[in-house]
Amino acid sequence: MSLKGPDPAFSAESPASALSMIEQSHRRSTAYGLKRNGKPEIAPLDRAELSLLLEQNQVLHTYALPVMETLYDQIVNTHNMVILTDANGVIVHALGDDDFLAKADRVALNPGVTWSEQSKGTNAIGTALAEGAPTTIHADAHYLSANHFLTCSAAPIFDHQSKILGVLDVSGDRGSYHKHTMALVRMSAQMIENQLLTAAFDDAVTLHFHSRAEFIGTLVEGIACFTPGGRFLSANRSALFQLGLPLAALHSHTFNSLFGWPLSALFDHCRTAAPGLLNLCLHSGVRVFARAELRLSKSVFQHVNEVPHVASDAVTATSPLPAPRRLSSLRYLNTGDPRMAALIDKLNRVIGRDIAILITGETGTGKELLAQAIHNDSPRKNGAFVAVNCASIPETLIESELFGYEEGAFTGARKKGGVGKIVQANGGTLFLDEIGDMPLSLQARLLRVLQERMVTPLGSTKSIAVNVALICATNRDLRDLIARNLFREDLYYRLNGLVVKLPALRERSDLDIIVEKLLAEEANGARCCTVAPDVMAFFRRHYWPGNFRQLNNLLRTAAVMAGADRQIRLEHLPDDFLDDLHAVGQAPPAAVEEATEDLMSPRLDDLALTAIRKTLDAHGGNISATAKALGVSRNTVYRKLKLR
Ligand SMILES: Nc1ncnc2c1ncn2[C@@H]1O[C@H](COP(=O)(O)OP(=O)(O)OP(=O)(O)O)[C@@H](O)[C@H]1O
Repeated sequence: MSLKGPDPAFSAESPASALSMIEQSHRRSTAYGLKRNGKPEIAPLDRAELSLLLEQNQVLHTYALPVMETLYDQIVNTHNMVILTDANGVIVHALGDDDFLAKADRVALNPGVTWSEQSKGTNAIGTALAEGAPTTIHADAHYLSANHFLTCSAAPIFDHQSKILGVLDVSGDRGSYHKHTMALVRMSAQMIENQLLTAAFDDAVTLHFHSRAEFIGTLVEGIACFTPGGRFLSANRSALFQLGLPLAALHSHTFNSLFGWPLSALFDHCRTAAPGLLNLCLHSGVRVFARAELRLSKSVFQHVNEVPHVASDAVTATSPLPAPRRLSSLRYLNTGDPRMAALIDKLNRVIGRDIAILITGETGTGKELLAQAIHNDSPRKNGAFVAVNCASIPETLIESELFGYEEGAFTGARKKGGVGKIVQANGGTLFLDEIGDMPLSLQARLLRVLQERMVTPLGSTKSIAVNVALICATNRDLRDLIARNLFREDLYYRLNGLVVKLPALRERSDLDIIVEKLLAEEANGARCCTVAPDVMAFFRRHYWPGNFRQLNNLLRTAAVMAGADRQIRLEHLPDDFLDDLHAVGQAPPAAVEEATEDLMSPRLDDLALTAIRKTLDAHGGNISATAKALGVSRNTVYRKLKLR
């Protein structure tokens, strides 16, 4: 390999940051007391120490050796050598061209010699270790002038816990610099990491996945390992990238929460005679192909009920019936709509900063799901997420439900008293859904708790200190409620640190992706339905008053109707939906509004809206069924919902 183009960059990163990285490394080298013209310290280990070094790094050495040999084949006769070091920069193994080895001997690029920054100043191995990142050090960027004849590219090798195990390096004569060397070294280090990861767990389910089937089994495939009970263990870089989450965040996930498929179904798939590639859908909506590898010491049936601690805690705190955890990160909700992207960007800026968040949006737009995602992406993610629906709890019970009560606080109170939801959320997030429906009498109490961060249970004189992040949601116009003296202005200002409005489904530009994602979730890992173009065109025109809830129900039914056809066509849609489409097609709700007789007095607006929302929920977002159940026209339902 020959020197091509201008003087090479010092690192794989941008020249500006590379330069400052080199400067920083030089400063560290000076601080270690090294002299630029000093003689490099060459004190190799003795035989016994060397064999101990090999023994300590046996796993790394075993997996690295074949990769080093392949790498060496790529650079043979280029006056270079391939070097493996341990996590302290001590050379464990070296392969090289004879002519260069003689030169390398001068500076002791030999097993047992340490190339840490402390010992050799700025050099690719030591600086890659110090920075925890791939690094190229060329010629006089080396701190010691004795090393100026070298050009070196090194990449750290990480284990499955993101701990550095060692460094892979290619060092050569400075004239042999080639800009592709760094890429080769990085790829080789990644290859070693992938092999170490798949070998790391004796009892695990390993999924190899990529959005392109032909990339499975290659260096760029994603690899994720799970316990036989489905709990996330670790993943390689490509998997982190594809899943869009850092390793730390993935530890609260399961196979099911990441790939939307129960592990038991994966086991069933693997039991078939010739299991083909799986087609799974990540929560980001991206479809991936996957191959599973089971390395299990016990029968899988002994594990399938294992539930990860974090997930189970969060679930019990949220509701007595464990709900499936899905779409648990803000990233997963970002499926291409610019309004959603902007909203998520805003939220990311305030997360973890003790700013109350108020989510508004029509029914079924995903307010609760968004609140859960905010919690999961926050530093409080290991705390509880406690959701309280202020509209569904009878007014008489909200107080005890929220604040808790002492034994015998009121007739019928449980013997031992009850812990209120606010205290349950301590250290985590309190989600107050339908906050607009909170009785006025309790609003003052809630405000006091939020200001003083203390809760006094009913019937008690003792206050309990609480630390909760607050997220509220409403599909009502709180300003209008304030104007009508139904909501306290001071509470409103305490709740609206950041107000975000979820767009209605009809306003979203990513409907196609959403439909595809929901169908994939519905198929639960099996081949999923597609939607015929004319149906999709109808979907784009539909008003979707029940938003996600309605779309979900419709797709579920239509997918069943489509059966083996695997394509949802018009004849698979329920009649009342087609009627609605027809009605909307002829006269959009805005126009119909004017022409329709108003069956409800404006003073009853709120009651009417609550009734409509509840009925709509009960009918899975189906407008016709809701209108029929309430004895009003479909257009009235549309109009009432749209007014909010
Ligand atoms: N982005 C999304 N992707 C997939 N499903 C979604 C999404 N947003 C919401 N859903 C689903 O739609 C349903 C309603 O969501 P959610 O309860 O969060 O809405 P909401 O706005 O809080 O509704 P309401 O105002 O009626 O309480 C849930 O089943 C949820 O899982």
